[in-house]
Amino acid sequence: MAEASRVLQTALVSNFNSFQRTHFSQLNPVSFRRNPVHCSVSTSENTKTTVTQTIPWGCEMDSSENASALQKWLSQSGLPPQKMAIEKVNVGERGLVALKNIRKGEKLLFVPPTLVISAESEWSIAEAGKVLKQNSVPDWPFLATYLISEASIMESSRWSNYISALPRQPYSLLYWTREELDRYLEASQIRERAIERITNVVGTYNDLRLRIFSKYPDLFPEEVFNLDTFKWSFGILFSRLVRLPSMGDKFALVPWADMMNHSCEVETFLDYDKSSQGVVFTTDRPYQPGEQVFISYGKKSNGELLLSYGFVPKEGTNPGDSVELSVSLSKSDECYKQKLEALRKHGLQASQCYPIRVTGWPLELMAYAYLAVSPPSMSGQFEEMAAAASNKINTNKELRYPDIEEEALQFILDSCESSISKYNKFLQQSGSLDLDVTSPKQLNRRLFLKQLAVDLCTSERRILFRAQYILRRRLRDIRSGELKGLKLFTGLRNFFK
Ligand SMILES: C[S@@+](CC[C@H](N)C(=O)[O-])C[C@H]1O[C@@H](n2cnc3c(N)ncnc32)[C@H](O)[C@@H]1O
Repeated sequence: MAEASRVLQTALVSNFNSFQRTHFSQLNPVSFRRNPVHCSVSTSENTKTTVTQTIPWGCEMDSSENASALQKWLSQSGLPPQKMAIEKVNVGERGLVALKNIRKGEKLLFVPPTLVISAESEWSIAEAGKVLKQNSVPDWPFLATYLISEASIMESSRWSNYISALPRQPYSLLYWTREELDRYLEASQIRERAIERITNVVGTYNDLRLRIFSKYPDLFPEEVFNLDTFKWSFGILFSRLVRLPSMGDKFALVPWADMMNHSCEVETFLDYDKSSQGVVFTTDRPYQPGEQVFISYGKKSNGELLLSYGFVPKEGTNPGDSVELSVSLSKSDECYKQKLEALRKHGLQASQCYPIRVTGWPLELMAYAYLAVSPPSMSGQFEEMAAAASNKINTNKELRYPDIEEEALQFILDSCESSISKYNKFLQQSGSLDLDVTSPKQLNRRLFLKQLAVDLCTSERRILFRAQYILRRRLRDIRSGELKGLKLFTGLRNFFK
């Protein structure tokens, strides 16, 4: 979970461009009974789809029966006795709860490598795995295909108990329709990230279909390997895949460990422990019997947590929270072309996003603001401003241009205020938003999504309010300092007169 989703952005579609076209000999027909999923959605316009087929495997997010079966199977398959059990919980629906007193600094879990799913895991349908390997499919799409392949053969897969305990519909923005994203997340930049991610998943599936699946329909029938099943498997990877630093940053699904929910108040994460030869984590606080035990999915903003995991922490509880502020060059700026050229040279666009935290904003944003407000007389500095805005210069030295500092701060303040007004609009309207649904199930879903959006927008706006307060105070100080300077100057001039 921690860190894994960030890597996907680069690992997905781009790697497919380097696929080699290979010819294969005829493969043996598959003898497993498969469970088809009929896909009725258009692949090219996925971000606009409203229909998602139900996946025939997995369970409801809160199913404790499937979780008990998983727990039993894991113990029989080599998971050592645990100090925790899967239970229904208040935070995260199902989670691991302490059965005994757990000390701070204690190692827990010890999931052996035989119970870990990675790109090296054995395929029940060996030929399918061989084809993907021959085509050098990167880890994420490889694992997504593996998961579907194992899920589709049900009890014939050694992972069937694990897959049966996975949610049938993971809570992530992958499952929001374009209409829902537009309606509820209009004010937040996370909407763009979700659209980009959905596009990546669709692109990845289409690439696999074109290059591999269509050539081996016996191994990868479309009733099983389609956009709905890929959305599910990517949803599972986004919300459960971990990167194990001590195993050379290997990506893995770790059954049992992935029943642990996230808390912003803990900093401990999963890793492979060479001495005990298992996946463990070390507690950074004590737990009493009955208490839910948490790990950290990484220092993520509330928006990122919603994007990959489908939840928003309670307002003010996430110290790693941030909001993306969008800033743009003014098209009416007489140096627009020159400034844009300087930005492009450093891989930036006319519009950029920078993260704002309660503690402040990055130096890169200030550099961008200097560039945006600088007059033609400063064209000699455009280049260094753009470089600093892109963070390509490996220095933490703050650029300072005292003559235009006030304008630069005002520029950031204006951008914050324009963003705040979008949040205000959404939050004011949210009470009266037409949910526009016909069935009670749909109504529940819409209410749930709306609440998530309200929680996210409230927390993002809160950070912007804080930035607005700091910026206004700084500007007031600069202006009153200037005024004092002016008064002193006039006083001295009068004196000498
Ligand atoms: C790795 S799984 C954890 C196990 C999961 N609760 C289950 O029952 O399968 C991650 C998912 O758990 C839920 N989750 C984790 N931490 C949470 C939290 N702090 N608040 C709400 N939901 C959480 C989210 O649905 C997330 O997508």
